[in-house]
Amino acid sequence: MIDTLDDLDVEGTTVGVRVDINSPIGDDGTLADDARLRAHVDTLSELLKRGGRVAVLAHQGRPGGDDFVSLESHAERLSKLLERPVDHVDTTFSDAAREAVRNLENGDCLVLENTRFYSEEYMEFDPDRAAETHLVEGLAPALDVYVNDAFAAAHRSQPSLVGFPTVLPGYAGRVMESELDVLGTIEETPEPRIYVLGGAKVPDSIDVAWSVLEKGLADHVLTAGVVGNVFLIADGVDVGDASSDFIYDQGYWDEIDRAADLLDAYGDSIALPRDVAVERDGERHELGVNALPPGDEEAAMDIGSSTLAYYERLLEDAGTVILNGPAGVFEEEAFATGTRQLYGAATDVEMSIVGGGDTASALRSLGVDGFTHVSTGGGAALRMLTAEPLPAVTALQDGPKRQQPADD
Ligand SMILES: Nc1ncnc2c1ncn2[C@@H]1O[C@H](COP(=O)(O)OP(=O)(O)OP(=O)(O)O)[C@@H](O)[C@H]1O
Ligand SMILES: O=C(O)[C@H](O)COP(=O)(O)O
Repeated sequence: MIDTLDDLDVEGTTVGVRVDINSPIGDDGTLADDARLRAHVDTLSELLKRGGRVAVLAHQGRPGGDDFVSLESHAERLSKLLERPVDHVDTTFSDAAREAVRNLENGDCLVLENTRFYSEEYMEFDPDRAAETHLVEGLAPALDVYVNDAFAAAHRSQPSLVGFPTVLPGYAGRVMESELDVLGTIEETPEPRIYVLGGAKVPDSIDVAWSVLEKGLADHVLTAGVVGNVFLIADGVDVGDASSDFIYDQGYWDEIDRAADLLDAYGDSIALPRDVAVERDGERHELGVNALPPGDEEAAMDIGSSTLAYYERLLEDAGTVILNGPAGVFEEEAFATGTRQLYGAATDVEMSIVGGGDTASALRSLGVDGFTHVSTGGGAALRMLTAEPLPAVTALQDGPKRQQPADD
């Protein structure tokens, strides 16, 4: 059991709230999209309205990346979304950070600096060791409790995610709670259960396919996108040089053998595209798999209409559909058809779950909505959809095992 905000006496309590506001960053080094901030507004507003003193903890980007920046612009944006001042503190666990946290009054909110500015936050530790990091030992003395709302980062075993709940009473925020409610009970969702695996993260999709077929979670796995192309090659179809070179350039050549092993083991449960769409004379042109390969320059950019009809028939009988990754290059209108129609058909299934933050924003831009649940997480959602535990959730469930570090 995990405690939620319903179990927390918030008034006058100093709460460290771990959120996932890892967002696209513009050329000027500031926040370019606030969707992930909006997702946490309910949790933060509730804590503030109930008289909490809130210190927000979050990461942004990865060391070395262009998006590895300060959380200053995130704090500015949060201030607008929460309709109250939100200070940014340019450090995370120093004396100055502790002092800023201790100066909070009821209903005040501040954002501490990007946790990954400290190298230990970019390492994975077991919770006990994570509790001994500078971040946790430095900041925990200034906090009364810890709230984890960062579902999208819950597959990481990093100090801000597993260390704090080892030394402080931990609670799930509203985002975490609703994600766990839906994704944590995947084994109880209505059957037959269909997984639709598209997009370009082929190794992740093959991991998911193995896992859900081995565990008997999936009745069918429908393949699309680059994943579908890899399965076609594994099945002996020549998808042409352009698509094969793309797969090779991504370093996914070994995945073809894994896909072939999967087809050997569970071929009856795996559906492959029956036709694909390529660009010919500047337009969408569909080719049945028997008519492949296409021309040298013609890549398979979407599933075709026979595949769509076939997949839609399978979805008609489904109790639950779980989707991850687009069916084609949805960024180009001519190749958005597969994604729009397949995901559209999925909304008619009794329970429809979309895993993956990028997929979710693609669907918004295509105007497809009406799913039972759209997850805020990519990797975290995928892991839950295979019924695997998430370290940050396990740490919340286990509760504090060590004494709260005291001030020096
Ligand atoms: N047939 C295809 N050929 C080339 N690219 C494709 C094809 N189908 C889909 N894609 C590309 O896949 C990309 C998205 O794949 P990805 O696996 O990253 O999904 P995602 O929704 O971003 O996942 P997540 O939300 O888990 O990060 C898109 O940019 C899309 O253009
Ligand atoms: O964007 C995400 O998927 C999460 O914030 C986790 O980020 P990471 O993959 O850099 O750990």
